[in-house]
Amino acid sequence: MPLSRQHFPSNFLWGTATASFQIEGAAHEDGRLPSIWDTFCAEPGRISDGSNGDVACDHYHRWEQDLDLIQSLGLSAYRFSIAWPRIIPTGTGAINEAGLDFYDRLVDGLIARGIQPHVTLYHWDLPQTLQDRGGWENRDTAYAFADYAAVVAARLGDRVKSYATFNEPWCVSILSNEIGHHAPGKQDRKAALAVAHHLHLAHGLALSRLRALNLTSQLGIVLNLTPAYPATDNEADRTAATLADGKGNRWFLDPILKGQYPHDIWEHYGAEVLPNVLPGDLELASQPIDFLGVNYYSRAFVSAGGKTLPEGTEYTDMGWEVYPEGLRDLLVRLHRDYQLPDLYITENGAAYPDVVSEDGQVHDGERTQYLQRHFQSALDAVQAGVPLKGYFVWSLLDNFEWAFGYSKRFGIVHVDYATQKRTVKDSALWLRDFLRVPTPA
Ligand SMILES: CO[C@H](O)c1c[n+]2c([nH]1)[C@H](O)[C@@H](O)[C@H](O)[C@H]2CO
Repeated sequence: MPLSRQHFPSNFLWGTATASFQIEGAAHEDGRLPSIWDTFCAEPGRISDGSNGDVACDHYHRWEQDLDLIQSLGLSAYRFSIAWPRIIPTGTGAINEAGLDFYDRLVDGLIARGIQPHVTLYHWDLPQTLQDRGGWENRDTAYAFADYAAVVAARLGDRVKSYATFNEPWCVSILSNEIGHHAPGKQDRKAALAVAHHLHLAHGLALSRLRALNLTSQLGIVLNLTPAYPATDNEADRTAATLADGKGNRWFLDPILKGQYPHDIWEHYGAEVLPNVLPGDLELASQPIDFLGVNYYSRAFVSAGGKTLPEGTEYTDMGWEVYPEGLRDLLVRLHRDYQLPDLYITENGAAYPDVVSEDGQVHDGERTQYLQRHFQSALDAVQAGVPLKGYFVWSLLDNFEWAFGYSKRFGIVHVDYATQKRTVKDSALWLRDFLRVPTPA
């Protein structure tokens, strides 16, 4: 019998995901002020196609049509992020009721369609005014985040099934402040590690504020995790893989789930760049969470000697290896090494150079294959005893792919940015059929 949702637990949650800056547009509407990504897009050379989020998928005006699309596919959950620059536009202080009203309507619209709202409180669009005061390098921003989180949760309440504090602290800290490919585009390891620590602190501060609201919503965080595989069994490759795993995964998993930074990586970094950890910070950061979101896309193939993957390896349009087995391996490892809450795959998906064919359809067979193989890997993990409770496809719509602008398409629904026409891709039609439970004869 081909893989079907019936192979999964009957209460396994199937959803799709987006993020505010990537789809909303309306960048200057209803009180929203600039985020660091508006600033970053305006810096020449930062975005490969020179684009920005001013219009994006115009979801701010087309949200009802987009929720109808989710419903038409039979998905029962939708993960989306709240734009801090709409809620408290200057980062601290005055609340913008029009911003809250937008998400209030969105949440009610989802519930009216039988779709569970799952909120990410921060998916990278920091108010620029806070960046002007040091951004996440400034410990005060952690406290501003907790205030913002409390404002959102007080308004949306437990209509929202889960609140994730952050999407991918590794991207917010390392990718954005050490590597420099994302906003604010710094290349400073000491700054990046200070950012990471303040995100861990902010997560803990926000958790405390949300717990105090006594919501029934699940509270957690979303981490991008990339399992590292040594290219060979030699000592140099195994050491390099352990380092990659430590810097990319354990530096974020351990503070949240163990209340400590991994010792080997702490020593590797050295005193010059280590963050200033104050008493109580890690106790706050490691408060119990109800769920951990895992964003998985591919593995890291680690070679100290520059060995590359073999001929015939499959890649997506991002140049990421298609490696579904890595999802199962990652989840089984998490289950082995950590005391886990409920797990959700909060992002998994692929970019391919999709086009609308003459028949008006988008025949994205590679994406369907990608999803099928990763669903199977997720099922393998469930059958291995991993507490995996759901899976969100990245992404509902083609959208603004950060430094790649609109040149990479991750959606299961195609967007023609010139007309804003949505076209359901073959992969979405496959997903709809996968989700259909045959009615008993
Ligand atoms: C290594 O991939 C990361 O885990 C990752 C991939 N992705 C992400 N994180 C972000 O959460 C999304 O906003 C991106 O659109 C999406 C696709 O690039």
